[in-house]
Order: sequence, then C-alpha cells, then structure tokens
Amino acid sequence: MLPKMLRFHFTTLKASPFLPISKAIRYPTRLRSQMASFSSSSSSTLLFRQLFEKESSTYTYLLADASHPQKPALLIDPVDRTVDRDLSLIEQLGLKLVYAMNTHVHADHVTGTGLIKSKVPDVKSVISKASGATADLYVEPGDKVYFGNLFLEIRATPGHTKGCVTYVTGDTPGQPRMAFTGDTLLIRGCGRTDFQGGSSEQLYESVHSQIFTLPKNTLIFPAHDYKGFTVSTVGEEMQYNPRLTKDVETFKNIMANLNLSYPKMIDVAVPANMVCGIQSKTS
Ligand SMILES: N[C@@H](CCC(=O)N[C@@H](CSS)C(=O)NCC(=O)O)C(=O)O
Ligand SMILES: [Fe+2]
Repeated sequence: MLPKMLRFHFTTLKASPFLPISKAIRYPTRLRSQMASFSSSSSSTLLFRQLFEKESSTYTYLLADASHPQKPALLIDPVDRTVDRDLSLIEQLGLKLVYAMNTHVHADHVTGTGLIKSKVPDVKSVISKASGATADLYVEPGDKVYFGNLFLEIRATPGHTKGCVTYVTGDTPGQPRMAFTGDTLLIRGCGRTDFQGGSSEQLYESVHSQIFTLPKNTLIFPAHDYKGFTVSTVGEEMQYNPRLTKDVETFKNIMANLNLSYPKMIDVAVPANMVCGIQSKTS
C-alpha cells in the first residue's frame, strides 16, 4: 500500500470552480476561440500522472481536466524517447492533448515536443519567451495556461538557464498546490548553473522569491531525480535542501565546486531543443 500522500497524487484532485484570470496565455485569435469552447463548470477534477524516462532520469508530467467533456490535457517536459508511451497513455485515458510544454531548453535529452507535434498536429508547443527557443506559444511571468477549467500559472525562475520557468497549479481550497520546478529546484538539490546562461546568484534568488514563498505544503515535482525521490514539498526543501538552506555566498561556493561533467547529449540536445525538438514527420 502506498503512503496516503502518494495514493492521493495518483488518483484525482478536486479543483475549485473559481478561476481568477489576471493575464491569460497569449493565444493567437484562432486558439483563443478554441479555448473559449472549454466551458466552465461548477467543479473540475485534475487527473495527474508522473512519468519517468530512465536514461536521463527525467520526469514528464501529464495533467488533464478529467471532468471537462473534452478532457483537455497537457504534458510538461516530455522526452523524445518516451513519446509513444506517453501518447498511448493519453489515448487510453481518453484525453485530448492540447499543450506540450517545456520548463526550459534541456541540455541532457531531446524534448518530445517536436515528435508529439508531428504525431498529433493540433498540439501546441509552449516554452518561456525568455528561453529564446522557438515554439508555438510563449509564456511570460504571471501568464496562465488553461486546460479546460484548470490552469498553470507561470513563475520566472532563471538561474539554471536564463529562460527557466516553474509552472504552478491554481489554488484549490483544501488541496496542496503543485509546482513543476524543472531543473531550478530538485529534491534535496538544484540545477547546475555552469552553462546556458546559468547563474547561481539568480537561481538562489529565484528559489527563495518564487518557490519558497509558496505555501509550505506545495508539492515539488522536479524535471529530474537522480536519487530515487519522486516528490517533495516547499516546507521540506526549506528545511532539508543541502544547498538552498545556506546563505547566498555559501550557496555560490557550493555551486562553483560541483565539478559535474557536461551532459553527454548537450551538443545534440540544446540545438534540437532551441527549436522545440525534432520537427520531422514520423508515422
Ligand atoms: N550525467 C547527466 C547529466 C547530469 C546533470 O548535469 N544534470 C543537470 C540537469 S540536466 S541539464 C543538473 O543540473 N544536475 C545538478 C546536479 O546537482 O546533479 C548526463 O550526462 O546527461
Ligand atoms: Fe536542464
């Protein structure tokens, strides 16, 4: 039997009907009308899955509004090698994939967004404007990406790369929020800052101002885990993260002495991910 918290994540979450809109994602006109057809209802049910790609230790997240008639869904940080697995799960669950999103331009694997678009042409790729990468839609801090009646709020969390963002679920009474932190905040760690416009000072500021200010029960879902963890919370990382609990100068010193080797795929992955993955048609 899984612990209560994990059982909870792999079932469904009830969401609030109230969806405050400050600044919606910048949809082209055609997309805006498509989104409008996702009618609002009195409550929404979030379907959530955490998927794993073992060669790069990457987590891909599937989220959908399961109570919406069209069951609109999105993927965060899909990997090219596991696109077929993810698309077949989406089909089995009867979901309509709307967005394939990245938290940043990955250096260790090729994103699945290009392949997904080849296989499901209606899907729109999403990345931050600050990343400088090409995608169908660009997000900026404060934007909200809607899928059905649910949404993800965009927080800018540069430092691992200059365009890193964290996607945060809406505030639902009685439910913890979920933060998809990419490589900015890993469980008991954080992303390296030695390439792609990285800055340890900026990463420290991003985590402290944009993630550690979320409620302490906010669930942390990173893009990678190398130690066998699956989920953490803001409160847990504020207490036990061995890097980010330190003062900024100590943190910068830790980051300057990680001595990690460059990701094996960096020379292939970064150019491919700057155009949101391999765009060629496949069967
Ligand atoms: N060995 C792997 C790359 C491992 C690595 O550098 N991971 C990155 C995230 S992917 S850009 C990282 O930030 N790690 C931080 C850490 O403390 O491990 C490979 O060759 O692909
Ligand atoms: Fe990364």
